Amino acid sequence: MTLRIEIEDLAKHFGEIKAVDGVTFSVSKGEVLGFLGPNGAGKSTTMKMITGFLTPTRGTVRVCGYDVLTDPISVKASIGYLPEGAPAYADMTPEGFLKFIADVRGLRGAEKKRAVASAAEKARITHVMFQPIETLSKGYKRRVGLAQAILHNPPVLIMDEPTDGLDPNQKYEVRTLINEMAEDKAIIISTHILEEVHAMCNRNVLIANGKIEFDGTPHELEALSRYHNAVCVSVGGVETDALSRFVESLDDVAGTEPLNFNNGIRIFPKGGKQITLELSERIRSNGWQIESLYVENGRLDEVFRTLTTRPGDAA
Ligand SMILES: Nc1ncnc2c1ncn2[C@@H]1O[C@H](COP(=O)(O)OP(=O)(O)OP(=O)(O)O)[C@@H](O)[C@H]1O
Repeated sequence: MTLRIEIEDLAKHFGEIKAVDGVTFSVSKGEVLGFLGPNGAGKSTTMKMITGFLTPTRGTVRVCGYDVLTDPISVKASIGYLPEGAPAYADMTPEGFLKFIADVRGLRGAEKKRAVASAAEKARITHVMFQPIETLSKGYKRRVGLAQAILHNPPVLIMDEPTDGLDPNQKYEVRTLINEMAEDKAIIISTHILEEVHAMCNRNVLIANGKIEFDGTPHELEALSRYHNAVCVSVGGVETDALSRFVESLDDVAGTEPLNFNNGIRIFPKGGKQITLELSERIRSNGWQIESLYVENGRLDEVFRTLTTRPGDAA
């Protein structure tokens, strides 16, 4: 594993506000890290410190081995950054804007031409290259921002809410693009759209009140849900009360609740265990006919709420 981003005990205080309060994690090549957290959790502030736009109160950031404080130019050369809202010069065309960014990145001649063409192609903006940015739709403006971020083919990509405000088709396209680039880059994406956790990320860090509350795979995050491995069953001709009484007598069952959309029940296993096979055999051995049965993976919205609200917070 090639470590590309190393963050240690990173903190940023604005007066009394501890926006980021001792955050430690690293990201390797091939990882797409979904940086999750509610509004005001400290995601943007962390990203701004990684990219060198904000100076930390405490802690260190290294990108591709370069320290952001002592070697900021090398850090900026290694990073493609899509800030929140994807600001760009509104009266420029994408072509003019990307050429300008290429100049700033020190690209010249054929290399510059190739870089602009390749970024435009990847971000799928080749057909709007000569239209002023201010006349483009929100989705296309974001794509121009993306093209800007990947122009110099950086080993590290940092994107602040890349799909924010896009329609479902545009979201799909941006996610596809990020997936295509994932293999040879280290990518951090901040989002509060939980479906993106599965669509794009192979790792999640969840932050609340400036501190890390979770660091693991999307599957591990889902497994924290009380619905993880819960089994929903309906049985023909059997009252839900009788079904509940029967399954609750089984060793691995922690409890049940009625489903409100069909004549069935949800069965919670003890300790999140896999009980589907045993359960279906026991129900059938009772002479009952299973009409429908499915297993839940877990609910990210519930896990998110549990990890990011403190006891006593308003719902
Ligand atoms: N320049 C600043 N001056 C004072 N406080 C700030 C400043 N920037 C951020 N904060 C505060 O720091 C905290 C973290 O903000 P940050 O923007 O990093 O959160 P976030 O997780 O990115 O939120 P969102 O999802 O809403 O973008 C918030 O309480 C915010 O008000």
